[in-house]
Amino acid sequence: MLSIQNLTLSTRQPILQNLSHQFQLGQLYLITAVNGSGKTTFFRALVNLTPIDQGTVTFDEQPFTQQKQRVFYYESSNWFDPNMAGMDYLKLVKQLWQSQVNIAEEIRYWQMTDYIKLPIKKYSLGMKQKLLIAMYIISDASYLFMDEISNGLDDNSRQKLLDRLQTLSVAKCILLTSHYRNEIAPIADQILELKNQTMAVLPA
Ligand SMILES: Nc1ncnc2c1ncn2[C@@H]1O[C@H](COP(=O)(O)OP(=O)(O)OP(=O)(O)O)[C@@H](O)[C@H]1O
Repeated sequence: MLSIQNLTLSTRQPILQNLSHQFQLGQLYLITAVNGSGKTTFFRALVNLTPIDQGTVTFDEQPFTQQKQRVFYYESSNWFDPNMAGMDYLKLVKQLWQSQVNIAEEIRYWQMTDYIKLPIKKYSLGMKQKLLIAMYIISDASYLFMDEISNGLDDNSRQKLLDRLQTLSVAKCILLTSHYRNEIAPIADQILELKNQTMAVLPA
């Protein structure tokens, strides 16, 4: 369980004030909010990429520093090194997260065979996004924090993503932000809205 206790968080503006919430394994959470309200900052705070003002964040009662391998967060496909190949990233994730997931099967599932060995500077937005999704799956981490993961995907790939998320969420705790609430809502166990420095649970 990801447990957040009395979390207060700010950037140049307040993001969260005294938030307490528990996110369970085996559940998929959709977090919605208007632009700039702090979804990405919230994810960064969960994995120590940005300092929190107050409060605690624990993964199965331990701090992130002791549970790193059980968590996967890669903020955006914008951060890929354009000179590396997608395959480099997939191998790196498999090695660092000591995962048993089969890379070749993911490449086939996401139809990346033709380009996975090319440098990422040759990829379209959708191609990069599929690589990012495959990295999440290959990590096999228990806690997956996905920020606007369906951006740039065509209809077929969006459906594949929804199918995989539904399967993955049986055993994992997935927190997913999206501006396309209606698309994700049918597979979400809980919908939260980040607003007024808190997260309110919305009717599913
Ligand atoms: N490194 C930073 N330094 C200062 N302010 C920041 C920093 N990163 C984000 N902010 C500010 O914090 C607020 C929240 O930004 P964040 O990127 O978390 O929002 P978001 O909800 O993910 O937005 P979007 O839906 O547009 O992706 C914004 O006002 C932003 O300008």
